[in-house]
Amino acid sequence: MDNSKTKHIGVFTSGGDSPGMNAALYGTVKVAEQHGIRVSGILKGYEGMIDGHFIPLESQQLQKTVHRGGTVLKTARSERFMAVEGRQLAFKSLQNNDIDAVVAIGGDGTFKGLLAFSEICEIPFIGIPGTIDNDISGTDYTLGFDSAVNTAIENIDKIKDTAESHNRVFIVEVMGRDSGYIAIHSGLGVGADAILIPESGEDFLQLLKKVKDYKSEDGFIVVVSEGDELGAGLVASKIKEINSKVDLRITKLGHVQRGGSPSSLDRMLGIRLGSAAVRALLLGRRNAMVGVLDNQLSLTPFEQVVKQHQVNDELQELLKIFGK
Ligand SMILES: Nc1ncnc2c1ncn2[C@@H]1O[C@H](COP(=O)(O)OP(=O)(O)OP(=O)(O)O)[C@@H](O)[C@H]1O
Ligand SMILES: O=P(O)(O)OC[C@H]1O[C@](O)(CO)[C@@H](O)[C@@H]1O
Repeated sequence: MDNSKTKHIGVFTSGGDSPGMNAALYGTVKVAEQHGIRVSGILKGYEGMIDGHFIPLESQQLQKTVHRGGTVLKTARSERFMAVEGRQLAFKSLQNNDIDAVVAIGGDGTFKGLLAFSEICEIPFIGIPGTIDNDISGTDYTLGFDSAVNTAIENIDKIKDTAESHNRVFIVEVMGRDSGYIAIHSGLGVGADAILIPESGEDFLQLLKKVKDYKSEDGFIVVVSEGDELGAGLVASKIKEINSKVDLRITKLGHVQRGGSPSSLDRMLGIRLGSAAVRALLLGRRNAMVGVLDNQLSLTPFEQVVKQHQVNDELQELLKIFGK
């Protein structure tokens, strides 16, 4: 049922890019077209909205991008949008382009931006969770998380080969600004000897115990989340303090985790969430994020889409067992 007067949707990607964003754009435009709704892409997130950089989108072009990482609309972190003056300019641009609904693909910062924007702009917004960090409530998975974990695992597997050949300790830092989801998924997936995440303090004590008895007769892999308060450098010097004989190297995987082809899960998630965003607008819904909870589509108001710092209890329990 179409309860809205939606004729022209503006869609953009914002914050860090994540694999699956192009699939979400494809899902959005395909379903909009099915309902006779025009879609414009807003380039470079809030920056392009402020500057009025809009381009027409067609599903035929986007169909060719589903397998590609990154975002064809480009993305940005926008200082200007943090100020009300920037948001006023963005509102003018939307009006000048006759946009009557907006679909935003980004992380929790992007949704905080929309909440602030909704104070001066009455256009309905629907969000799609797109960040490799998986740190948003209201969805089991964010777009790009699964691909990023697969990339991390692929790379750590390779590090394991060289670590085992030299009997070295490797500290591998993975992404996750404030959250340990990538670390725990990739660390468990590679059979790491220790996993350090921002949500736990015990993990470091367990590591120190283990490394004290380490006899340099095998490889030893420590996966550290970049959000962990200690950081790879400090962890390395503590290990050296406890066991001076270890031959130790640090590898920071960095932005390689954000790139590459989206996994099948992220392609499917993008298409489902893009489609769901348009349907939510057609039902007259606004200022909420579409997500998938227990494999069912869900809609959560932006106010409740707070940053989910905490890795859930089940995973924390696994961390304790497998960190021993
Ligand atoms: N409180 C806020 N008020 C207005 N705009 C905001 C606010 N918080 C964030 N934004 C806008 O949203 C943009 C994206 O946020 P941010 O850089 O935190 O990335 P994100 O969406 O959380 O994605 P990622 O998880 O990939 O980093 C910011 O650059 C800024 O323009
Ligand atoms: O690409 P930038 O702006 O350096 O941001 C890096 C941050 O973005 C993320 O990749 C999330 O998109 C975090 O894991 C990381 O801390």
